[in-house]
Amino acid sequence: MTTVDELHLALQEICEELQQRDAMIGELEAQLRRKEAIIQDLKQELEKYRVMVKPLTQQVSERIRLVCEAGPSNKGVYNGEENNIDRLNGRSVVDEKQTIDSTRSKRLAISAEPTNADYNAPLKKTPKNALSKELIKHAILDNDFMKNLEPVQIREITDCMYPVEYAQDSLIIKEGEVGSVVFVMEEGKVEVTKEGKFLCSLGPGKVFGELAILYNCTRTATVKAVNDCRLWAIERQCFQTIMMRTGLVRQAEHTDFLKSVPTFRKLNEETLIKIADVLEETTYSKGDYIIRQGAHGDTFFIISKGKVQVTIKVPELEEEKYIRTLYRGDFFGEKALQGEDVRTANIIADDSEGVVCLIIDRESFLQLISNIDEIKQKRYDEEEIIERKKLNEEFVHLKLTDLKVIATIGVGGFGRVELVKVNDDTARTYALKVMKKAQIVETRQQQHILSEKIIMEEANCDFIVKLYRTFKDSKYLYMLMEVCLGGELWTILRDKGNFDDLTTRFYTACVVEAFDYLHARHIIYRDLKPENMLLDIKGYVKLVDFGFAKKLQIGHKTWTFCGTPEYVAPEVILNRGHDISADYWSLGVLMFELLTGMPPFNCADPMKTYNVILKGIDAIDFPRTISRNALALIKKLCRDNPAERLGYQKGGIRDIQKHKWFDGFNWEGLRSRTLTPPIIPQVKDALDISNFDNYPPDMERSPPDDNSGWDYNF
Ligand SMILES: Nc1ncnc2c1ncn2[C@@H]1O[C@H](COP(=O)(O)OP(=O)(O)OP(=O)(O)O)[C@@H](O)[C@H]1O
Ligand SMILES: Nc1nc2c(ncn2[C@@H]2O[C@@H]3COP(=O)(O)O[C@H]3[C@H]2O)c(=O)[nH]1
Ligand SMILES: Nc1nc2c(ncn2[C@@H]2O[C@@H]3COP(=O)(O)O[C@H]3[C@H]2O)c(=O)[nH]1
Repeated sequence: MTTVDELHLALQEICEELQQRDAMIGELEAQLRRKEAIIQDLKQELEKYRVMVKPLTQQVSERIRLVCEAGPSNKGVYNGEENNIDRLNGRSVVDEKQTIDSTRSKRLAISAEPTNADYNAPLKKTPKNALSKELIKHAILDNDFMKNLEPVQIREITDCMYPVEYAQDSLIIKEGEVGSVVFVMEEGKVEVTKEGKFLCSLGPGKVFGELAILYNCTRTATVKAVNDCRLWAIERQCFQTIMMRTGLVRQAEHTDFLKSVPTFRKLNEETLIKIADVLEETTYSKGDYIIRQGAHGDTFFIISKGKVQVTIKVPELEEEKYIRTLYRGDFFGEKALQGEDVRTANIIADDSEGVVCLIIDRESFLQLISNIDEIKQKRYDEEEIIERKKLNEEFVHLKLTDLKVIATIGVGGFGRVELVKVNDDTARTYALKVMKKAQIVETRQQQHILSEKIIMEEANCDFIVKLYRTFKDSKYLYMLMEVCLGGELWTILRDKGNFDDLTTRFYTACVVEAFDYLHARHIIYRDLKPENMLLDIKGYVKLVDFGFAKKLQIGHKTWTFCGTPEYVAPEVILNRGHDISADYWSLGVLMFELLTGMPPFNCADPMKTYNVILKGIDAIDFPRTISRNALALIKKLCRDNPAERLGYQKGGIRDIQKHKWFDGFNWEGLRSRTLTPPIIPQVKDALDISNFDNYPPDMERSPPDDNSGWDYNF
């Protein structure tokens, strides 16, 4: 071999070595990257853990409290297996409590240990047949320490259990060791001993090994296979992930929900989390009595899904009286916790899809909730409601044929409004609104009409027209109402051109009172205009036409586009969802129209009107006749942003009543109806229709029948 060949060979070797080193460097770099990624993951995990550690501590201590508070049943923990608590740790019952108490404080301490449980990590599930699933579920429900787990947690644990086998005589659990697995026995038999002494034997369908996992202590006993055993097992990490994940998700859901409820929204985050943490969820079927009047009560409820009816038993009336309906976000049950411990009303689940309530016990209620002003000061006007029902009772036996039409006093979208008397009684008259069913269906207003009935029938406010009774036949729906013989405010405005400041103030105040009543009950009116404001014989204004009124769920908005173009708020036009703040906008528009004779946003074409509304109130020229204070109030009511409108802020509708424009206004006099109205209508007697326009007789053909049944509840 020549020197050149030798050199070639050497070079080749060096090249190969270099290549190998390159490969090694590549591999080391890859390893480094992997390790960096692991470090990154661990850091993230640590961060997540830092965030989670507090709720976890709370959750675990809560669960332990649950077990501890299980009271007498604690004693029987292992009674099923010819065993008792005395033998659990070879101690007395009192000692056992101490054991659990000491594990509780221990539990709090261990929550500071790093845990690998990542509640976002996918859980490893092991497919199993339905029989095994049932066996595991029943084993958990049979175990006093685990039966309080939530159904979803039991389901997840069942899914994640994997099969293991132990041969006869093998040791499954050794007393004193650190435990990491919970078992459910599928087949075979085990023997449990403590310090060499026999405690019990367990067969199929039994859980064991749960104590060390639940209370994070070392194994409290030894478990040995008596014969070949087939078991289902779950690792502590997986078990804890399930407990934590469902607990955290539930907690986050409850916190979010509470934040959406105005009553609770104002609380600080810490209190909200504490409340969310102690809420227990319960589902009721339609018709269930959640609370019975007269029973003793220890719990407070918040509705998270569905609706309930409140009824009250009145001594002199046979049946229970319906008082009101409560919806998602509403609460009940506080009275028994504040006063005499006795329930003051019935609460009945009223939703075919079930009612879900979040329940808080007395202790937590007193600690966390009883100080919330809205709950502390909650007063019910049940007597007033019963009075209102009694008013309607006068008309229960009335037949449609008893009503005699005197004249037409109004024409609305669905038909006419007639002045009627009952048989020959001319001393009292009523307004009968007659609506064509076919036309309601054609314009898809069924829901609106049903809601109009419910709201007007219940409303008990001097500034809202009362509905006494409804009738229906195959062609029409009828509403028998209190009549306002002073006529429409619209007619007076038309005749007078416009009103002065003081007159406008009186009528606006009547509307403020009506809105105060409605909004306190989460009802939005949505059709304010002088046409819907009627004068009674004294000259006080009452709202009529509740076709667009709607009871809102607390904290919720509604999206139906409705109202009269000149009066609709920008968010309605923009379909952004609206709530009671839309009524405050229309109040500003009403003030402007009463003071000037014309609404501020007013074009021949509704499309153009909407465009002007979207440009805002600041683009409108205010005539000089409008006083400075009136202008200021209108501008505060007609803010583009609903949240900025006066009436919708912390002070509520009181902010409007306290506005400078109302300075010196006698609100008390208005409420007690002692204040002299600016215009007193001329009304001779109950038959006098001179304040209404003349309406020619209805020449239209009789409408078609509609027996489809949508009006069942009317
Ligand atoms: N209780 C009442 N007392 C006196 N007049 C009434 C009464 N109810 C209604 N009217 C008269 O009938 C008119 C039409 O009534 P209402 O607005 O309730 O009907 P509507 O069909 O819902 O009308 P719209 O098409 O405006 O929605 C009123 O503007 C008023 O003039
Ligand atoms: N300490 C105790 N454990 C029992 C008894 N009967 C069954 N066991 C089970 O034996 C298991 C031993 O491990 P763990 O302490 O994790 O959980 C224990 C229980 O699941 C009993 O009477 N006392
Ligand atoms: N007494 C009364 N309770 C009502 C009314 N509306 C809702 N409720 C609730 O019904 C609940 C019944 O049980 P509680 O007496 O504990 O508390 C009561 C209130 O929370 C009402 O008009 N009157």
